[in-house]
Amino acid sequence: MRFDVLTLFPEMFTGFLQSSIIKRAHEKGLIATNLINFREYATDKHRTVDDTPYGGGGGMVLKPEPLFAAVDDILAQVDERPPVILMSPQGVPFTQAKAEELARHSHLVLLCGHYEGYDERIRQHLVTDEISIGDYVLTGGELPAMVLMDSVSRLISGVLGNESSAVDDSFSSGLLEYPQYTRPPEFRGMKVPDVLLSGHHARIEQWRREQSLLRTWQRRPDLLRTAALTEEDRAFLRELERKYSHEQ
Ligand SMILES: C[S@@+](CC[C@H](N)C(=O)[O-])C[C@H]1O[C@@H](n2cnc3c(N)ncnc32)[C@H](O)[C@@H]1O
Repeated sequence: MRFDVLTLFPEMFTGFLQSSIIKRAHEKGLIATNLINFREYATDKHRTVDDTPYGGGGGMVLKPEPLFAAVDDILAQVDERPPVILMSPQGVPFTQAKAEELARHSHLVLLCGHYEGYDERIRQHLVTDEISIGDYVLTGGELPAMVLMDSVSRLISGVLGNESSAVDDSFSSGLLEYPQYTRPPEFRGMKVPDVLLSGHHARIEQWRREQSLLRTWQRRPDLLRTAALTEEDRAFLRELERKYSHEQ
């Protein structure tokens, strides 16, 4: 996967790119990241990238010329046009499904805004996607870009040491993940559920599935509307509903 990140603050990515799994993925050649400061594409003496909004109002707006020029430069290097993604609180909400869709590409271009926003022509004529990481407003698109890069990268084959860990993650199956435990079996009187120490794989699988369903039902019942559920899952959920309504 190649990420081209257009940002005015490339230094914000240092810790992210030089730590842990993302660092190793770069070392293994599974990911390549180009940080492009689009200020370098501004042509005036002061390398201006923003200006006051037409019509008045507070804040500065990113000008179209440097961003169009930077993206043109990237597109001139490649045969296949990659998605050009604008990080924006007005975009479609980022989800695991979107991360999976983006991970199928080999090249993504990410545009990080700053200040008040973008000239609308960037939104209308330069980008293919507009993505929000949540219903809140940040000072810039750098953290959202890192969120996207991190979640997409861990879906690329070989990035995680243990492939199955991404498969079991929350949202991958449409449900939240089951509770996890590790040694010791008892800590300050708090015990690990017996089933996990039983070595009985089928019972462990069933316990995990039920815990996943229970946790999703308790915390994110909205996910149950679209999750792929078996007849057994549905019976388990009906039983939860019955018990719950009994307690009311
Ligand atoms: C202060 S925000 C601009 C918000 C803009 N005035 C608006 O109301 O839509 C500056 C930049 O941060 C990024 N940003 C802020 N919140 C974001 C979010 N929730 N998801 C993705 N990007 C975000 C975008 O790149 C945005 O252009």
